[in-house]
Amino acid sequence: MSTERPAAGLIADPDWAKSPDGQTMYASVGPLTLDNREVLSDVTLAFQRWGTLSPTRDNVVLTLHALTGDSHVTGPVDDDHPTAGWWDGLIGPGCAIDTDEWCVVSANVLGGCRGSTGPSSIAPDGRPWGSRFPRITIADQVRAEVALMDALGVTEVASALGGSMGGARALEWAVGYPDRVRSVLVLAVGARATADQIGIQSTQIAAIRSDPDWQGGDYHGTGRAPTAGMNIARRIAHLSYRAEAELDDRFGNTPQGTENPLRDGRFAIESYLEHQSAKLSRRFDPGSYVVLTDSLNTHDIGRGRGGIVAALSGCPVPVVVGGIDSDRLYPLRLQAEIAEHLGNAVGGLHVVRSDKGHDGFLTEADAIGDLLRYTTDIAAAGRR
Ligand SMILES: CC(=O)SCCNC(=O)CCNC(=O)[C@H](O)C(C)(C)COP(=O)(O)OP(=O)(O)OC[C@H]1O[C@@H](n2cnc3c(N)ncnc32)[C@H](O)[C@@H]1OP(=O)(O)O
Ligand SMILES: N[C@@H](CCO)C(=O)O
Repeated sequence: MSTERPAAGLIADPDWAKSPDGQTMYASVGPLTLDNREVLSDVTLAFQRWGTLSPTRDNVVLTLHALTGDSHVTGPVDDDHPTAGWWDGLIGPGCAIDTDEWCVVSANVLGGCRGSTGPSSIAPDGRPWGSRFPRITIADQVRAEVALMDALGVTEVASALGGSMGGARALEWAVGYPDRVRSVLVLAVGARATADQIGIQSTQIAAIRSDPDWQGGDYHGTGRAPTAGMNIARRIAHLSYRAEAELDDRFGNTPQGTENPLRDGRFAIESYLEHQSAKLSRRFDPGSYVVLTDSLNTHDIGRGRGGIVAALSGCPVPVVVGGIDSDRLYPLRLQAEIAEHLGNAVGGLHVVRSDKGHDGFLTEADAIGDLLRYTTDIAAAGRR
């Protein structure tokens, strides 16, 4: 597979599995017909691989990142990747996903900004997609991932694993492509977006769009980007990713350092949120933030399938369903609903104890590692 962005039409390089572990590669997987019937003609996905592909290609484990993640699921910060792997330490020889057994593939999501086609990438006419980038759904993102597997010659994925937006995609893999995956881990997500999620997420989108530098979404290449709007969006989002009690224990109403909130000073929590949002704006495109957040708003596994219960109950794939007990954005009742109605929810609902809220799917390494191992063990037992 090319390590350069491919020309349109390049779909497969038989040597993709022989690249050095963790090298970023690119595959052209378009055209894609989207849920809204638009055709995205030239779609590239960036991806990375760790571990050895088996001769029958039956050991591919697909890891699916959340909203602002990318293909770098494990490994340190490097030239291509501004964050350490989001499940760093959980993937490698002898790790929860043991790369002595499994070939891990991780792609940057459709609509993202780290190598895959999204609002900041160049459209076929040579200009950035910007506002012309279509509305996409979780199902569209998975359509692109299935096309990537086609391009790589992988007819059946051993396991698809993800949390949050990655969990929504994992669920779509199970329900939409039961013949293409042997086991699935769905973490910290729901069967559809809730009113609370749509409310909080559409408010974040509004913050970005109200920034004068948004320029209708066509700010790429102008030297001005809606960073202030995205900072506000991330501050709102980050609060929803953490638990109320945890934040109060950590920060309470304490001033930041020697600052005085009664004058011009900040509270410690304000400083913390500013830090988190500043870090994001150094590495993430606001247009992708809008497109991907919008895809979460339209997430509904039952759409076009006779509703959620029909969609879940008709799914034969063994699915491990996990949730975080302090998650206020995706509360446990949402994973309980998935586990209750799925045709084959292995072991019912798996509750991860954490004081960190939604972000527990990233921070609770031991518990998440157990679920990863459990899910890939199911795939190993189900080898055809
Ligand atoms: C799949 C994906 O989701 S990939 C993307 C994952 N990464 C991100 O989303 C980046 C945003 N960060 C996060 O979401 C979370 O920080 C996590 C999940 C990655 C890690 O959570 P935790 O380990 O609990 O970190 P925590 O929330 O305590 O943040 C620590 C940071 O806050 C900073 N901080 C803590 N208190 C303050 C304060 N009063 N003022 C300013 N900064 C502060 C720390 O210095 C530290 O900074 P650093 O990350 O630059 O080293
Ligand atoms: N920190 C995660 C939370 C969203 O699930 C992210 O930014 O992707």
